[in-house]
Amino acid sequence: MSGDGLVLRAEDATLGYGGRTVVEGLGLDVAAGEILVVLGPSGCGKSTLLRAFAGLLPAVSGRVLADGEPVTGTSADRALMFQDDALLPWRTARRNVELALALRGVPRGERRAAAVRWLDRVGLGDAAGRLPRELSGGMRQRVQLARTLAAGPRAILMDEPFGALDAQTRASMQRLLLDVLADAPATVVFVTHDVDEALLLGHRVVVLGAAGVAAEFPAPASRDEVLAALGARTKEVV
Ligand SMILES: Nc1ncnc2c1ncn2[C@@H]1O[C@H](COP(=O)(O)OP(=O)(O)OP(=O)(O)O)[C@@H](O)[C@H]1O
Repeated sequence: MSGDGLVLRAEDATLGYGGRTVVEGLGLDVAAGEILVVLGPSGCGKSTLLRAFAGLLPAVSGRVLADGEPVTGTSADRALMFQDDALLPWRTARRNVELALALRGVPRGERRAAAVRWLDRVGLGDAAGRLPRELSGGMRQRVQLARTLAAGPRAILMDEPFGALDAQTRASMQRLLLDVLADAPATVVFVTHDVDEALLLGHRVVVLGAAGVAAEFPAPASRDEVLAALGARTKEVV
């Protein structure tokens, strides 16, 4: 991973699709190297916010900034990681990671060793030659994490990345993410529905509502307070 994390900022940003507003007047700052977790009821715009930071969705009004510059499109600096398995099925784990290295401009002769180093880092050095279908769901998510990190992003936008995993695998992925980030700090915006995951990972937890950030809890956040804020938003949506 190169350099420090990006500073992300939404400045009075209104986000939506085709004339329909999802989030209005959002103000949100994410510090370099911060892990910000976003909670909120289904449909409140969490993924929409990630898309805006990724440069996939322009703000209807207001601004979205990365290191003070308006975000106008996607960039290798800002990686998106989803719950869905987005690995190329015909490429081995190693060759999936090599693709990220190629896109980053790593010379061909260095890619193989670098890919294996990343797979080692996520505990999959031995599985480098396997195809995605020969890996468990948790292993595939680890390959995805290796591939995301190998691309050298300065911000990682994570949309419920561990949502489909069983509790034990999920817990080990959470620890792995924290470990890897300790070595190579990037800014992380992490969307989840799981309050315990939010409390474990977040340097700060925000609850998103239609009018932007409805509540904000720096770590260590109180579980009861976060649940109460979330409950209030959910009632609003229902
Ligand atoms: N591509 C799209 N075109 C039109 N509307 C969309 C599109 N993507 C999302 N929406 C709508 O925008 C709103 C916010 O969606 P978003 O996916 O950001 O919510 P979310 O908070 O991430 O939800 P969840 O927790 O269920 O994943 C929803 O009402 C959704 O239907």
